[in-house]
Amino acid sequence: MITLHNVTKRYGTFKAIQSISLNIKAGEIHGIIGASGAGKSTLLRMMNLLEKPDEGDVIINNKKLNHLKGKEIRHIRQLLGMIFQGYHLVGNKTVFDNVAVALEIAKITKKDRTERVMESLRFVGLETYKDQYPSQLSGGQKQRVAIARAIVNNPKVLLCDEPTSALDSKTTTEILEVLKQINQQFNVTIVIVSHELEVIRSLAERVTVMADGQIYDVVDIEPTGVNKFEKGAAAFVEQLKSGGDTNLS
Ligand SMILES: Nc1ncnc2c1ncn2[C@@H]1O[C@H](COP(=O)(O)OP(=O)(O)OP(=O)(O)O)[C@@H](O)[C@H]1O
Repeated sequence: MITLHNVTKRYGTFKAIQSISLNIKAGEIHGIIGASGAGKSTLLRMMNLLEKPDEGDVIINNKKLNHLKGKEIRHIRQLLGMIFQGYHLVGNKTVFDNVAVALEIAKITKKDRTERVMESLRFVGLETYKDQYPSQLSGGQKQRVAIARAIVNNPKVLLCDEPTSALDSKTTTEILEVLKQINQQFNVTIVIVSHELEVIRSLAERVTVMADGQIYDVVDIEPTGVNKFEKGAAAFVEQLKSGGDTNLS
């Protein structure tokens, strides 16, 4: 579904991403974890070309994104929804209008727009909030609006950048459940970046562990029992959090 091939990203002379190759499979929930500054957000943002790689290829649905031009990139981007830690809602638009934005840009008729927006809002449980403004909502409700906006275009992939980092643990659990339902009901591939081990552990099936712009490991999370993630990567992440030596060569 998404393949990164020898991707490198520099800011000036600093290499934020160093020749990473990664394959995200269609339908999976893939976690990306690592310490602050490891390059998680940069890697995610390269998957929809919000950041362009300096070297290497980003391939989505067998198409090399970095060789496409503006209109083609916009077309491919319709396959990708994205949500952020800070929600990125428009303050002077209602919940309904925030969700409708992508459909307006895609010139969907008003009748279809209304149906699809309401369907998305129903899915996230905010149908009755359609005329409210973002400032009237809780953090969890704002993230639900952002999710409704991200899925209203029926994307194939949902990219999530620290979607629960600003939320308390109960709201985090609820939002993760919404993401799980999106994956299961609509077969949407989910890539989720988080520095929170618990979030990744409870949602992801496979995890990329990053450090210093490189991949330390890619591991499967098995539903039961002790697995490689428990033994290896989780210990590594704990080590990162406590500022220990990670031995990444
Ligand atoms: N626009 C930019 N200009 C310069 N340096 C940047 C820019 N964006 C990111 N970086 C640097 O690249 C590195 C990776 O940043 P990135 O945000 O991808 O890390 P992260 O793992 O997502 O960290 P965090 O968990 O703190 O968000 C960091 O050292 C960061 O300072």
